[in-house]
Amino acid sequence: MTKVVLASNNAGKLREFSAILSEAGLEMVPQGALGVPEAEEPHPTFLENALAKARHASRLTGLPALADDSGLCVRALGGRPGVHSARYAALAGGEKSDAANNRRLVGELASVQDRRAGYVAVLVYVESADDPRPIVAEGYWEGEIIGEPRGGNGFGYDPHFYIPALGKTAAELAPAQKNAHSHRAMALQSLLRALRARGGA
Ligand SMILES: O=c1nc[nH]c2c1ncn2[C@H]1C[C@H](O)[C@@H](COP(=O)(O)OP(=O)(O)OP(=O)(O)O)O1
Ligand SMILES: [Mg+2]
Repeated sequence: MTKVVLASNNAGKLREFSAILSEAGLEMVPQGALGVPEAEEPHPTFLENALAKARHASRLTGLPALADDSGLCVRALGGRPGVHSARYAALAGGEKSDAANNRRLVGELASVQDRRAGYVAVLVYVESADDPRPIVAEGYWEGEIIGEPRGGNGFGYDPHFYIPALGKTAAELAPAQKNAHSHRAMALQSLLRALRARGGA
């Protein structure tokens, strides 16, 4: 079994990844278990932030690394919070928490008609910190932002992310259902296909 370090400190992401990766025969170790501290994420693109996180974890552990940079992009907000999703409330002087981020989001959309939004996940896999061929995969999930939270599963913006085709928010989906539809799961399936199709160095 190939051992891969998961370059994330987000418990919700780690749960979603481990369910899929164990089926794929990959042993995943969260970076926190190996003493890797959070990486800087200063870049304007999901791709650059994911690459920075993957390289950081691989450099410090000597293992292949998988990173996820993701966020919520809201049409009426011109794509915000986007790459700043995790720090959305903190950037306005609030605390760095899911609850505060959701309060800011819902407040900004209070009198907005267009509720369309999408989750984006960009995953990067590197064999080593200086891997010349990082594998990149993207996933997207369309939904709408609702003002009243619904459901207790998932994490982050999930209680406000409503999927019309399913008639539920992401937080109302069972973990396996979220993994059958989500941006993260779609990106991971595509990354695993690329990994399987990859030739040697
Ligand atoms: O499926 C999701 N369900 C709900 N919310 C989500 C999801 N996917 C991303 N999000 C939100 C959470 C966080 O506000 C931001 C990710 O920020 P992002 O920097 O990629 O992750 P993070 O800082 O939580 O953990 P880490 O960087 O250690 O992987 O987007
Ligand atoms: Mg982060």
